[in-house]
Amino acid sequence: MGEPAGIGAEVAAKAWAALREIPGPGFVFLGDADVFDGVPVARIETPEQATAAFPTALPVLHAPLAARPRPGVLDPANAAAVIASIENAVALAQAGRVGAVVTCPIQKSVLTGTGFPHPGHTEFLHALAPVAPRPVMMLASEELRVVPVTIHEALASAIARLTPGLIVETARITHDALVRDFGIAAPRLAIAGLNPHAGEAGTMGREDIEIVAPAVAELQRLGIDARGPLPPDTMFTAKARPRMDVAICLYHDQALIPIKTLDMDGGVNVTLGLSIIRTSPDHGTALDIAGQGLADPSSLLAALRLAEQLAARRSF
Ligand SMILES: NC(=O)c1ccc[n+]([C@@H]2O[C@H](COP(=O)([O-])OP(=O)(O)OC[C@H]3O[C@@H](n4cnc5c(N)ncnc54)[C@H](O)[C@@H]3O)[C@@H](O)[C@H]2O)c1
Ligand SMILES: N[C@H](C(=O)O)[C@H](O)COP(=O)(O)O
Repeated sequence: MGEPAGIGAEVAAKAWAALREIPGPGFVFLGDADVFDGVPVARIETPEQATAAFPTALPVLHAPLAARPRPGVLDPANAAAVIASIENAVALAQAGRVGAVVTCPIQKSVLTGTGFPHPGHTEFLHALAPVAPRPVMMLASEELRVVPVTIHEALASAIARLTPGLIVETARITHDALVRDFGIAAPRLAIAGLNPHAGEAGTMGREDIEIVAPAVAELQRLGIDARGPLPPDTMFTAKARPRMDVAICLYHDQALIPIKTLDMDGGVNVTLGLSIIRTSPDHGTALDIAGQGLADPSSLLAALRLAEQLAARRSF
């Protein structure tokens, strides 16, 4: 469902309209069926009923909101329902009743304001369905995959928390997921530096020498094809991108700026390190355009298609 005041329901309805008559991923919407205006909705009782309903109506497992949503206007009264829809989706995936969870964007600050302890889906999903010791957020598109080692935290604390062990652990979880879920036999990891010019031999900061380089050496010792620390300003160029399967970046925006700039419509957020498959569009709640019919469903469609591919691979 995602944030009820955002564009989640709109992109879900548009994705359903795009997918209903073609072979591809079907889905069931977990949330309030009454948020859909002018869209045929099938209130189903079980997720198993979604496939039959899908060609003619958007299947919904109805769970009413506490307050009728107003586009662009956040209402903490609906926070519990947003959280419950994520929990319910995960439970269905854990029970094998759906193949994957695809989340619509949440407004993190509203949930946090009600005492929700997780900074985003990534961390919450890991609390619900962990496999690896920590969750890893990957954004993937045709041209680029990126992983931030630190995720939803202030830049100063992200830098203070960087250690070789954190980089190695993140890179190993990423490597294993690329092998298992993406079918890449020997993934090539490009590890970003932190400072300008990756520290310019220590003259612009010592973290690249003291933290990043030892992590790269350890990954190489483990037999992983890792290179770095790479100067962050040039590692994403058109010539550099084909030389990597994933860029391991050190903080949120170092990873997400290049991919969202290159391919906002095709980018998909995938959580690694879970027992279930979870994807998401790469955009947020877009409160500024909610309710205006302007929301583009391309990234949600890409997230649905990637979820279908990952689920098919796991079911072999
Ligand atoms: N997966 C998630 O839950 C997720 C992902 C990203 C951001 N967020 C949250 O969303 C909220 C808003 O974040 P933001 O403003 O930084 O980013 P945003 O992606 O919501 O919006 C950035 C700009 O892109 C536009 N935009 C976004 N998606 C669009 C679409 N599908 N079609 C057309 N235009 C679109 C918006 O109108 C806005 O101008 C924050 O609370 C953030 O934490 C959640
Ligand atoms: N960091 C993500 C982004 O900017 O696209 C986004 O906030 C989603 O994070 P979760 O999937 O953890 O909610």
